[in-house]
Amino acid sequence: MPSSAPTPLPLATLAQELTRFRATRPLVHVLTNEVVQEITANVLLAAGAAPAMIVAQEEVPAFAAIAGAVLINVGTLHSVRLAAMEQAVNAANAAGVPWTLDPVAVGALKYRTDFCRELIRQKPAAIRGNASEIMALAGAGMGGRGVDSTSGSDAALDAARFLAHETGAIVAVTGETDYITDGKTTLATPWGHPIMTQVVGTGCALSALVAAFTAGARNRLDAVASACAMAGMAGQHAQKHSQGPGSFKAAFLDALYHIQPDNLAEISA
Ligand SMILES: Nc1ncnc2c1ncn2[C@@H]1O[C@H](COP(=O)(O)OP(=O)(O)O)[C@@H](O)[C@H]1O
Ligand SMILES: Cc1ncsc1CCOP(=O)(O)O
Ligand SMILES: [Mg+2]
Repeated sequence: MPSSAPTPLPLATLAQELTRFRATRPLVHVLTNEVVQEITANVLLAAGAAPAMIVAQEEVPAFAAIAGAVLINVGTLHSVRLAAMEQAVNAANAAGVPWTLDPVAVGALKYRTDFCRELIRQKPAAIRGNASEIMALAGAGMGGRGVDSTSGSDAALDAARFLAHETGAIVAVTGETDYITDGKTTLATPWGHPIMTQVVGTGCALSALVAAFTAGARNRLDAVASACAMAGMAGQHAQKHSQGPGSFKAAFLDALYHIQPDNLAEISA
């Protein structure tokens, strides 16, 4: 499968995607884990989307069909949640609504690994995970240490390309550099800071942002890369204006709120 070397996401592309995103304020149907509900909703709100955590099987099909995008995050998977997720994916696909998968801790645990392997046959628009998760989902690794990666994103680039090729999804593998690929073309976003790994939910919330950017996207590769760039830039900027994980979280939300198409150079410096 021919694939080219990663190229940086141009700031002009991010500016365009951010303008589109803010103009539409996408409604995001979030099925995620119990740990990150609050940071996920606040990241989406600060960035400019409208989150709704609708989880009952009785409500999921109707809501997935009218949302702009759906997020499936298996961080605290259990049987009732799994059934609701299957219904959300079916309803989203029937209505042409893009859905994104965050394969939290896949590889480490068989139940969620089997479920995610099955789910990726159902045409996800995007998959966002850390390096260990993307390698495990691609069948090229045993998973990380719980929800954390034990590899760098560079090591998962081939697995990300393979997964994109197999599923048709845009695959984002995050870490020091985020790589976003459709299997042929790969974009790189270099922004971020290691402190982001010390605040729970930065990855999960990024996946929700990825889902939000896929809503109404003309170019899904640019859309997913822009979500990664936005989070990375906000994280890098927030670290400079905070003293540790607690104040970082507040500064991160502030930075997501203040990023504009015309201050990208300043925020990303
Ligand atoms: N070493 C790092 N340097 C800079 N940014 C990082 C680093 N590790 C992770 N990030 C950023 O933290 C966010 C969460 O990514 P990651 O830690 O890979 O996901 P997860 O929380 O799912 O394991 C992303 O925005 C990513 O770019
Ligand atoms: C700690 C934890 N345990 C189950 S899900 C979860 C949250 C993981 O969040 P992230 O992948 O964003 O670090
Ligand atoms: Mg994660």
